[in-house]
Amino acid sequence: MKLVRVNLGPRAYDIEVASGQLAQSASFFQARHPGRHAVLICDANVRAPYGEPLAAALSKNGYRCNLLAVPAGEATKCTAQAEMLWNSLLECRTDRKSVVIAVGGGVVGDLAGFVAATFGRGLAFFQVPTTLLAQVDSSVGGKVGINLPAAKNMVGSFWQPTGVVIDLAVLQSLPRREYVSGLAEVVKYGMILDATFFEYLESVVPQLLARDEVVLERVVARCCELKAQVVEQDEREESGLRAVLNYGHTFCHAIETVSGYGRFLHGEAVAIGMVQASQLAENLNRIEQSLTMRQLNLLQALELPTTVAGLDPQQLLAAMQHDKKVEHGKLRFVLPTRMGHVELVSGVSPEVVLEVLQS
Ligand SMILES: NC(=O)c1ccc[n+]([C@@H]2O[C@H](COP(=O)([O-])OP(=O)(O)OC[C@H]3O[C@@H](n4cnc5c(N)ncnc54)[C@H](O)[C@@H]3O)[C@@H](O)[C@H]2O)c1
Ligand SMILES: O=C(O)C(=O)C[C@@H](O)[C@H](O)[C@H](O)COP(=O)(O)O
Ligand SMILES: [Zn+2]
Repeated sequence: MKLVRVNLGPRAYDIEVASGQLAQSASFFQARHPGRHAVLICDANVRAPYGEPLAAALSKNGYRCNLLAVPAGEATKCTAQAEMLWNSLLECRTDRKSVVIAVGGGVVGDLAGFVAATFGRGLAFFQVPTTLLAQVDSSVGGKVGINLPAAKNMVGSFWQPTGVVIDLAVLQSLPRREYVSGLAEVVKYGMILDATFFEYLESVVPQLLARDEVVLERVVARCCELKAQVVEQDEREESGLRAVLNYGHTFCHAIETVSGYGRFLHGEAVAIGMVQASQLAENLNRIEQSLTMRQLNLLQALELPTTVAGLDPQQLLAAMQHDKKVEHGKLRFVLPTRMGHVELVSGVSPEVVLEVLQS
């Protein structure tokens, strides 16, 4: 078992990384939140295997529990589902001492976290991430929100969880495509913050693909540590430091939006987006081609897509204008300088971006 602390003063919290502990985790919640009413929010796939057992364990430990399920998939991160959940919380007699527990992937975590942040002007919430992507990224750091049809994650908040319970055993039931998608955000951490970690990932590709739990414990805990270090220094993405976590995401979000939410999984679009951002850095003479090749090789070894065809470059460029890093109408990109280091760069001309999108 590994414990990662996110040191955020009054909003500090623990991330527990272990295996098989989920059904016995009532004490984790009890120790951190005094309430006796829990609303568990999951999606239709996660409900029976993980939502119901956790609700049963909490009920046994004296909680009044409600279990709400939303449809699975990216399209669920929308205003209609948020409204449905607000109304359901009302029906469940949720008050300010109740706690929301998000059980599922990043879609459930972002949506349930947003609903928790807004209902009654803010309820405590826990994250119980059940996808690799959610375990290494979305459950940590407090970005919660929903999509608008033309802009990914455009409505949301910074709302930190009260704690995060990561059970690695649940990853065994994840469909292969969803599992592999999470590996893209893992590779991202190496690229942006930790060259040694990137090298380690290159050395454990077969173990990663085989979901080896010893390797996974190390990898998931390291990603959480790295994210915690960034979030501790720039919780609300004000200084620019937190933007490093957005490497590849200007391209990624444009791809997800223009192709229609759900056609590409988030991690797949992150993989393509990182390669495109790296190509952009190359075209601006900021890096050597070998750095792009190294990312490409690892992403491909991990069975991730690295190119996209059939999307209109002009439409992608237009979608990028909704990126939250845009300042005074101008795009800013997170670009690599060397392995383990990226920078937020302003003043990139749309023509150079188009070149990458057309190549
Ligand atoms: N808030 C953040 O900081 C942050 C970071 C990264 C990504 N995100 C967001 O996360 C979302 C993507 O999350 P995701 O990749 O987890 O996708 P997801 O939530 O859609 O889950 C993927 C699929 O796996 C199923 N599933 C989940 N756990 C399972 C399990 N253990 N066994 C079997 N099936 C399981 C789900 O039902 C779903 O069909 C995107 O919306 C992205 O924008 C947010
Ligand atoms: O936590 C962050 O900060 C990130 O940027 C992590 C990203 O992986 C994640 O996809 C995030 O939701 C993107 O945020 P956005 O502000 O660009 O919508
Ligand atoms: Zn992401």
